[in-house]
Amino acid sequence: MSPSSAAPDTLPIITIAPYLPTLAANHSDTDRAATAKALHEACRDIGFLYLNVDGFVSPDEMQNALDLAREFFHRPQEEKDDILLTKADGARGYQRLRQNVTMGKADHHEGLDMYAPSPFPDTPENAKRHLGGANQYPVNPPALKPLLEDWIVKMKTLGKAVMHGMCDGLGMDEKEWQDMWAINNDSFWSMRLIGYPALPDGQDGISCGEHKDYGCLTFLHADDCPGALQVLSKSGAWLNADMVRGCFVVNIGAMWERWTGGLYPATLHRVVHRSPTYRVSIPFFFEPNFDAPIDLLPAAKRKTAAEGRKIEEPEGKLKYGDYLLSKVTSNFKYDDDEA
Ligand SMILES: N=C(N)NCCCC[C@H](N)C(=O)O
Ligand SMILES: O=C(O)CCC(=O)C(=O)O
Ligand SMILES: [Fe+2]
Repeated sequence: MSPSSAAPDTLPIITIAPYLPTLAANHSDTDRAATAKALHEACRDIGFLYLNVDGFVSPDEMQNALDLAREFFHRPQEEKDDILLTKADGARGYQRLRQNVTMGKADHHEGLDMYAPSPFPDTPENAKRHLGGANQYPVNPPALKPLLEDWIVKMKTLGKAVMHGMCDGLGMDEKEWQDMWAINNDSFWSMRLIGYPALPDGQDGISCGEHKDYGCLTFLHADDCPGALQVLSKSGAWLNADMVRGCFVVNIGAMWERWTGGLYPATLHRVVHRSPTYRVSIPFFFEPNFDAPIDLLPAAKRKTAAEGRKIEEPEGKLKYGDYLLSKVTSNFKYDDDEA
């Protein structure tokens, strides 16, 4: 089977099986090389792709995740407010409709954010500091928390597989891959459940404003609502990234853009959900370690030169956690939380 084929809306479909520990035995080195090459081309040319996860995440699991997340959003407002992000560290927890802000504008969605365990020492002061607290999981529906816990384990495995495929695709040797993995092996992952009511009639609003994701890789699973998720192509046109059965939508975050000096762009995307259904999405963000330094990769320099492209030297020094904190502290409107 060819590892990459055209999807109706032009994002490639790539199978990750050759890089997954439980499925790799059925695949040859040629399959692995083909996946690595397809990842390289997709990351370079659009920064978005469909990842086929057949045999790793079952269709039932995928449907169940959306159904349980939807049940949570349909619980009474007071119950959701019990886990507002202001009740923890201002970052972990539930956000009301329009509490998220992108480019100065309220987003027409509600959400629940979770992160890897606190990167700071466990003191009472740190528990109130952004990202220093503990996750707040919904009590209802009871099956949601265990499902999310399983999901996190699986997405971390998927993250390692795609990172390895990308590093091969970039032409890293084994030592370079080991060094790269050493700054990603304790991923400061995050996960959101997002609920999108339809945009109010006639409103020229936006469900989630255009943005780049922050870290390495996003694994997005969502209800199939044609036209809702849109991706900015290099030609300047917004492409629809509609869901494909058995696949995650995967995109590159800002850290990959910096690691590769722009060879792998973190592509702008947005959500405009106009149809009357309530749309649910579950992005999982596979990120570098909290204190990972993000510097230009020699492999990216070689590859960029080999392909006759121009490199953008990243400015200054950057650690992933500092970048994330700068985003988290400006993402929410807190003033009406306790109204
Ligand atoms: N971790 C990620 N990517 N979350 C996406 C948040 C949507 C954009 C955000 N309000 C912003 O302005 O960045
Ligand atoms: O809901 C979606 O389809 C995308 C959400 C998104 O881009 C994000 O949370 O970063
Ligand atoms: Fe995003």
